[in-house]
Amino acid sequence: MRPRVVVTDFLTESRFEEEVLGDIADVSVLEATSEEELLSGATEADALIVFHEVPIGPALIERLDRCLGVVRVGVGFDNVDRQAAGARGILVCNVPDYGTEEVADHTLMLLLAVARRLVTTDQSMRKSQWQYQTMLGAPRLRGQTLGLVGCGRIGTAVALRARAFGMRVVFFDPYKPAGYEKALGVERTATLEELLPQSNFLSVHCPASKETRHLIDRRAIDLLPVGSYLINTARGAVVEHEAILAGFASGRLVGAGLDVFETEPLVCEELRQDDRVIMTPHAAFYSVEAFPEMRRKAALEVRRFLEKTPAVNVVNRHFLVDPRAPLSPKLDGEP
Ligand SMILES: NC(=O)C1=CN([C@@H]2O[C@H](COP(=O)(O)OP(=O)(O)OC[C@H]3O[C@@H](n4cnc5c(N)ncnc54)[C@H](O)[C@@H]3O)[C@@H](O)[C@H]2O)C=CC1
Ligand SMILES: O=C(O)C(=O)COP(=O)(O)O
Repeated sequence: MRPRVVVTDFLTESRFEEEVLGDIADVSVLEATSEEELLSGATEADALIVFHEVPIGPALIERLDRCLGVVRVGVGFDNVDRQAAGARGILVCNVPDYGTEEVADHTLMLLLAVARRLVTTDQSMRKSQWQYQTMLGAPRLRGQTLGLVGCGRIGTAVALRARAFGMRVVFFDPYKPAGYEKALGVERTATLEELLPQSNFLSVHCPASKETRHLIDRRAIDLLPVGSYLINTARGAVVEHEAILAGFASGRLVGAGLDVFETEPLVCEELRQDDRVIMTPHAAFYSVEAFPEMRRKAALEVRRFLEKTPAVNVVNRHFLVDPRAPLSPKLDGEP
């Protein structure tokens, strides 16, 4: 019998996965919105390809008797229970390298749009107004400090772009090797508390995890300079929505550019109604080039499982007991 590969979440067709896997496996799409739906359709799979919307938790993992591995079509793997999968020998992989530039560009787009008042000014023009009053308070970017929470692939790409605008860049990332800041030509702080009071602009680029949940809370926002801007293209869980609203009320924040939210796809009503917020629907990753690339790369990882060649982007290595598929030696920077 040919192995079965199930592609889940909001994907409606499996063209890219078929291209990569069609000669060795049967690929099917299961458009699930909950783990329960996966329980009735995915338990016979030899491999799963999943997006970020549906949680892959212990109840499903318990039933994955044949599954060699779960591949996240994307970077963030916070919706997959890596430990539960590892305990059953199921590999969890991600696709770390498909959309770094897109997310960095999107971050700068949000930063520029909030700083240069793009949306309110555009709306005013559409009402046949011709005035610069919507620009009042807009800062000169050159010389402003951009604080980065997390300076991995995307944080680094953002730093390079922000430097071209003349911004001073400082990051907090406890896991970057000593001297990384020198190689990049920026500065770093040893703690988040040291980063925040310097950050006229704060941009979040760390993964969502137990450690980073609500890392940016009211206390953190209170440490920002008055009149700051917040950008989040990482994960909604890292920034407490209530803290953004409190930051607007206290004047610590005057603008926010958000691509990700605590309760996707629902967006907190107060944020939606506030024209100091510019929003996009978890879309920073997308480009015509990135979308097929992420899907082909995810399918290639599955191909490695099925052909018993070592999997590359394994993100649950330290939880794995008796892995069901071979894995490559640990890569530098692998979680
Ligand atoms: N909005 C979107 O469409 C997309 C969002 N993302 C999100 O962006 C995140 C970052 O992506 P990459 O830069 O490619 O990942 P990465 O793994 O290269 O970088 C993440 C960095 O965060 C650092 N970090 C971990 N814990 C931290 C903490 N407590 N405080 C400060 N820094 C911490 C790590 O040391 C690492 O350097 C992903 O985890 C994902 O959630 C990624 C792609 C698309
Ligand atoms: O790569 C990521 O982590 C992203 O957030 C974007 O891709 P996704 O929609 O999560 O598969």
